[in-house]
Amino acid sequence: MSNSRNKGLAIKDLKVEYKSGQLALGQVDLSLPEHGIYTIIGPSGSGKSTLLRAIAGLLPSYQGQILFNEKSVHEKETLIGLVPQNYGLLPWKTVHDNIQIAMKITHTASSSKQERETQIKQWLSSMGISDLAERYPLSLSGGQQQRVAIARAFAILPTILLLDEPFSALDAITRETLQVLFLENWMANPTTTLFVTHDVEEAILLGQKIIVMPSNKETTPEIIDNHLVFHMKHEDKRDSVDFFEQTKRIRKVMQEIW
Ligand SMILES: Nc1ncnc2c1ncn2[C@@H]1O[C@H](COP(=O)(O)OP(=O)(O)OP(=O)(O)O)[C@@H](O)[C@H]1O
Repeated sequence: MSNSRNKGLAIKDLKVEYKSGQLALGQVDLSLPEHGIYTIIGPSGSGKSTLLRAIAGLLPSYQGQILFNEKSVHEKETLIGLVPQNYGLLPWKTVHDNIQIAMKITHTASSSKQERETQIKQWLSSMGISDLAERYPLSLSGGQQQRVAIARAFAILPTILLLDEPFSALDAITRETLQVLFLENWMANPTTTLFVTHDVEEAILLGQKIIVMPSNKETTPEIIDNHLVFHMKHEDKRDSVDFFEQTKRIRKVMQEIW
């Protein structure tokens, strides 16, 4: 019988080889509770995107098991929202229609048009992009496209949310603003979330645990608890002793396994 310990995402003995026969992702064993958010950092090529792709069902094959609440993650009832590195927006659809079509495909949209429009407005407003609704993705800056992609991912109310460096290529201030917006949205809709970043500070600011991927595919990832920092008020995190200590701890692990 299922109990709360088995709830959430369970990744067991996951290994991925692409056609070339080269190992893209070494052995990953990981469990993430329902309503948990973990961040992932790792050197380039360590398999972070491959891990997200395997969970999202975008790989033709892998070894091991990926389960959500003890069932294959690829069952219909598990809805996965992915924000890929290139945002994945449809260039021929407006911002509004990008969100609307995702809601339609995933059957998240309410039956009434008015309710659906209210939901779209709410998601656009929550990411601070209400004024961009009728624009096309290619007319937007990278940061604006990232906001749209995140609004769309939240709007489908996914069971699992996967984000692949969603705030890369943003200036430091915009990045900090988006981190706060993202966390507020996540707190209001705490879906099971994996968030890949190259930024150690971002990993500490956003994750309940931090997964540090090794460069050697034969070594298993290091998983670092981050509850102390996670539960602080966001504005207090950066200046806290715990944040400083955590940064030191993670840098040490990086030196050992990168
Ligand atoms: N489609 C593919 N075919 C063959 N090999 C691939 C493919 N995609 C990725 N790889 C290889 O798999 C390994 C892991 O790649 P992946 O993109 O998952 O790394 P990453 O940690 O996300 O890197 P980055 O931080 O640079 O985005 C790399 O060695 C990469 O060259």
